[in-house]
Amino acid sequence: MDSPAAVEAADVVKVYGHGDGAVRALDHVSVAFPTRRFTAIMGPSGSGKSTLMHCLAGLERVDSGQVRIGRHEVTRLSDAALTRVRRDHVGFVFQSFNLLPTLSAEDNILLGLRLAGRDPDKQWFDTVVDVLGLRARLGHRPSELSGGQQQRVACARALVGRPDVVFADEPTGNLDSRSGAEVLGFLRASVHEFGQTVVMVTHDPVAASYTDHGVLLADGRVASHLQRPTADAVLSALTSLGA
Ligand SMILES: Nc1ncnc2c1ncn2[C@@H]1O[C@H](COP(=O)(O)OP(=O)(O)OP(=O)(O)O)[C@@H](O)[C@H]1O
Repeated sequence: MDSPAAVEAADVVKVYGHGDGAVRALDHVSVAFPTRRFTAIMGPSGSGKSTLMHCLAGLERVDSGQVRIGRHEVTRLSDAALTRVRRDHVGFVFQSFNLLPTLSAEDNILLGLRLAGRDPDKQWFDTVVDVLGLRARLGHRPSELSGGQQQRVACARALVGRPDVVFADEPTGNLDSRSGAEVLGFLRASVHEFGQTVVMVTHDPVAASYTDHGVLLADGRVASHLQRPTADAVLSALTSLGA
């Protein structure tokens, strides 16, 4: 039986613009992302992947429907309460790393917790840093790190607070295939060995093959699901959607 959902969208509609120019980016989307699972959101360009991730993460408001993160129904929250839920319960990994250039790797990893007034769990910090191979790089600034190392710092930053869910938006988009494989291997290990929950938006069938489950979007709707997707299965599913 599936474990309870870490994040859930119920009948979500998101429309950009008005009148003739309106775009229905999400058209009654219902999807649940179970805890301790690595899920890929896939689909052709313009199918609504980023919009869904932004709505799930509380970065954008929905027009109708509900979004729940853990026990928080985010669609009901004020902006201030939503900011707190994001800060305390959600981790992010972006394609462009988004590290602060003047801070060391260690300070980047810990910044979110410090801003929230939370003490890091030293043992968990050490685990994350060691699994990501960052121990010798903690004093380096982002400009002194390779792209793969910067993305590993971003993964550590996302996970150090043990969020309910980590959203990764094309996390390997700016990496060579070896660095990309390391980051994907870590995200998978964070789920299977450390019990985290990761939702990743990706175009890349190989990246999707690291996940447990794929949700395919087309025209703002859930088109299909793939269990334990292989790169070939993803490719043929995307091809059948005209991607
Ligand atoms: N801020 C916005 N204003 C107007 N339209 C938008 C906005 N953001 C997204 N859209 C439209 O909503 C639809 C879904 O966009 P979205 O970026 O979610 O797709 P995507 O699947 O992530 O695409 P890609 O793979 O190209 O990044 C598209 O038609 C897009 O043009």
